Amino acid sequence: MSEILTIKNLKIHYPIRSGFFNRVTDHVYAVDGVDFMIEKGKTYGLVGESGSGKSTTGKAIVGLEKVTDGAIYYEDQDITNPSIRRKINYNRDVQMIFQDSMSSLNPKKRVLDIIAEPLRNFEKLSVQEEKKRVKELLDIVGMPEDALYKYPHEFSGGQRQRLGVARAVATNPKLIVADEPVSALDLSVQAQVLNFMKRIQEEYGLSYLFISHDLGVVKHMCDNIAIMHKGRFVEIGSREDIYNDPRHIYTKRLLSAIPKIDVRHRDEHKKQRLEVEREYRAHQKDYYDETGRVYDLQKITPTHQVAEKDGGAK
Ligand SMILES: Nc1ncnc2c1ncn2[C@@H]1O[C@H](COP(=O)(O)OP(=O)(O)OP(=O)(O)O)[C@@H](O)[C@H]1O
Repeated sequence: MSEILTIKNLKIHYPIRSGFFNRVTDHVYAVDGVDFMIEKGKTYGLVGESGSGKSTTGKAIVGLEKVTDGAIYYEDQDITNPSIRRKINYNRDVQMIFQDSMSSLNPKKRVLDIIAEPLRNFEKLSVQEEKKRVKELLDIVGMPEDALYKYPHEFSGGQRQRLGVARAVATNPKLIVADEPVSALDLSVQAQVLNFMKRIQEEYGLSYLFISHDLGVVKHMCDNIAIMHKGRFVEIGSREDIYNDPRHIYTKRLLSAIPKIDVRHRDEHKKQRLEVEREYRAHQKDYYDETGRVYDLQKITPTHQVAEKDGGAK
C-alpha cells in the first residue's frame, strides 16, 4: 500500500442561521465532495484562491473540523470518528503547520515549552531527555541552542516558521498538513523554508499536504496537485500535467497569475492574462449560478483526471 491517506467524497457544509429563531436557512458548501490520495513520502498540493475550501479540507484531515459527509482513511481506519483518532494515536502521526506563526506559537511560552508540548502529550520523557530532544529538533531546523529560552516575538518570520516545523516534527509524524506555510514570508526566505522542508521530507520519509493559493510556490514541492474551486476539485494531475498541459480555465488563470521574471515578454504575458481572464469570466457565467454551486461538472472538467460528480478520479 503506497498511500498514507485516502479521502473519499469529503463534504464540509457550514449552516447559515438567520431570523428570530436562528433557524438554519442555508449552508456554505465549503468542501463539496472531494476525493484524493496522498502517497507515502510524497507531497500533494492543494491549490485554489481564497475561500475555495483548502484550509477547511486541511483542518478536517487533522481533526479540527467536523465532517458533514465522506471518509478519511488512515491505515484503513476512518479517522473522521474522534474515538478512532484517539485509539490509533492519529494526532501524533499527523501534524499541521499554519501560515501565521505569530498566532500559532503561544507568545507567552518559551521555545522549549512550545516545541516540547506535543512530546509531553505523547511521550513520557524526563526533563533532561526532553531538553535534549528539543535541542536536536532545533538543530534539525537550523536554529541555535540559545533559542530554547526565547519567546516567539524574538524571532523573524522565517525563523518562527522553522520553529513551527520543529514542533510539527517533534513526535516523528508521518504526514504534515502545511497550510500556506510560506505565504507570509519574503520571497528569499520562502525559498529557504521550502528547501529545508524538502530536506526534512527526504531524511524522514515524510508526506506533506501542501496548501497554497499560489501555483508558483508549490511548483518545486509537489508531486501531484489538485486545483480547488468553490469546494470542488476542477483539475487533478501530476506536477507535469498541471504546469505543462493545464486543461481547466481556472488552472490556466492560476498559472497566469504567477509573476514573470523575464521582462522581455511582459506585453505578451499581459495580453495572455487578459485573454485568460475573459475566458474565465465567460466560463463562470455559463456554468455557475449566483450561489456559485450549480454547475455541470461534465462540462467544466475537460481534464487529465477529473473529479466526477460523486467522487473519484477518472
Ligand atoms: N466556521 C465557518 N463557518 C462558516 N463558513 C466558514 C467557516 N470556515 C470557513 N467558512 C467558509 O468556507 C469557505 C472555504 O473556506 P476556507 O478557509 O477553507 O478557504 P481557503 O481556500 O482555505 O481560503 P483562505 O486561503 O482564504 O483561508 C469560505 O467561503 C469560508 O467563508
